[in-house]
Amino acid sequence: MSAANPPASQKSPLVPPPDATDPVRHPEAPAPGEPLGAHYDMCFGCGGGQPHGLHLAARAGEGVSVTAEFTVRTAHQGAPGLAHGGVLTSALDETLGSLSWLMHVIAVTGRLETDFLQPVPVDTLLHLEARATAVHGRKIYATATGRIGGPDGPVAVRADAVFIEVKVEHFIENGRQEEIRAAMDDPDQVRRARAFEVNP
Ligand SMILES: CCCCC/C=C\C/C=C\C/C=C\C/C=C\CCCC(=O)SCCNC(=O)CCNC(=O)[C@H](O)C(C)(C)COP(=O)(O)OP(=O)(O)OC[C@H]1O[C@@H](n2cnc3c(N)ncnc32)[C@H](O)[C@@H]1OP(=O)(O)O
Repeated sequence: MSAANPPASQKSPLVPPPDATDPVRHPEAPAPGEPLGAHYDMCFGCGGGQPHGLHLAARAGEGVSVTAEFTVRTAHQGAPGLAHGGVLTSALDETLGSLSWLMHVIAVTGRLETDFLQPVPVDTLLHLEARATAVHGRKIYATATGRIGGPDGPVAVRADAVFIEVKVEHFIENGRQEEIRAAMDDPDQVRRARAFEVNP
């Protein structure tokens, strides 16, 4: 069996199939450098109203990419003075999720694989970047890095992911009614959710 044609059991779900296409930046995507804002005020990753959140601030990048910054706080420790790996993975997940703004597609994380290359101390400013690499049906393949010491510093964490496109109904049908009702009563929230959809 050649490496180029592995058996189905060895195919990685993180590698796009040969007939995958390039991701497309939506014509109405925010311009490069523009802040994306939060998709939901109570989101653990980006929500300004979430006291326990990461308060990640993402901006549109070139092509189908985004950048974001996240400061590791004492509440994010795993080992003394070092960031918890799950928190770093959450920051990567959120940055990858922000690609939705550029593609005008609502998508949820299906699979996410993180490499931890360097420990990340508390008070570190993590420079995150995510890029969509391929699309196949409802699957969006994407990759992300987190650098320390500056936007061009060494990569401390990286991740590959597959996001799956869903409709707004995914949240309405699966979310707890209390929060869904509050979100649907908030015109700004409905507008933000619909802004992700190509055909609102
Ligand atoms: C008006 C009120 C609304 C309020 C909403 C507010 C805001 C909404 C706006 C934006 C928010 C959007 C995202 C949030 C952004 C950032 C946060 C970070 C991202 C996250 O943190 S998000 C949470 C974690 N995430 C989940 O909570 C997902 C739980 N899960 C499911 O809900 C299902 O599992 C689902 C939907 C994923 C699939 O289910 P399904 O039935 O729709 O589709 P199906 O199974 O048919 O798969 C279709 C094709 O995807 C392939 N596929 C499926 N699963 C895969 C996997 N794991 N790995 C690789 N490929 C996979 C299949 O292989 C097939 O591929 P193929 O077509 O080639 O056969």
